[in-house]
Amino acid sequence: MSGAAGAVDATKVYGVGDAEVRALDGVTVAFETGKFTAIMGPSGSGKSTLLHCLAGLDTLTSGATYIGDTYLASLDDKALTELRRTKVGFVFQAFNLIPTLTAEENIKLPMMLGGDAGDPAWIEQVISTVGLTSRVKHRPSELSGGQQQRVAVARALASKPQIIFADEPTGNLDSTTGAEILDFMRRAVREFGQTIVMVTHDPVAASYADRVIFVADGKIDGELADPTAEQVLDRMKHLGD
Ligand SMILES: Nc1ncnc2c1ncn2[C@@H]1O[C@H](COP(=O)(O)OP(=O)(O)OP(=O)(O)O)[C@@H](O)[C@H]1O
Repeated sequence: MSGAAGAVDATKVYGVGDAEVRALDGVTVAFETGKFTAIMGPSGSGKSTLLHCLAGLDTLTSGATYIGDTYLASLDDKALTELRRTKVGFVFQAFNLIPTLTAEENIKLPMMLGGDAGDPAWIEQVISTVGLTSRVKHRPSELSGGQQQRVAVARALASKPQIIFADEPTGNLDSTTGAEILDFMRRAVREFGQTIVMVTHDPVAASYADRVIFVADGKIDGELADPTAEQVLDRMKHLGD
């Protein structure tokens, strides 16, 4: 184990016989604390499966995933739920906000569910950094897509999780709004020391990361440090070569 989270020889097989798909085929990877890592690869290469197994939302066929110094397979359902609630933040493509709650209530909800009020000064700082101070009393339907995703990012950051997993967080946003969200995620890493792992299809989104890991056919197929969008695009063209 090293870093904030990772996988060791992770294999995930869906289906049996002719229908068998090896979504992950021996993936070993570690995610450094305080870094922003992007995972890229062609459609069907196993990115979402990897993210879900790392986050404890899905289980492996063999191998292991860990968060901090805890192997996820060592936990029962209750302990896994507790670990997800306290150590992990999530940002998905669909913003997954509760429509009847205000932005502020959505941001605080994961902590309140655990009977934890959180750190009010920190939550205020997060809300102000994402530029939501004037919108916190609004419900999701009264917010733009970009504002809703800012609420989702603020919700992920509010409990200061050990790691945030993001699955195509800008997939539903126009490029300007997407850039604002990515810029904020990068600031959360640089200024607050947050650790973020993000799956994306978009080389421009990946260029915000400190490191890009490439996945092809369920295997790790190289990586780039401090990538530009051009380098990522070029690398994507030659995946699996
Ligand atoms: N629940 C499932 N049952 C059967 N096969 C699955 C299941 N989930 C994923 N797969 C298969 O596993 C492989 C990897 O899927 P995964 O969603 O991880 O890829 P991805 O790289 O995230 O793709 P995309 O970029 O299109 O979202 C694919 O071949 C997919 O069809």
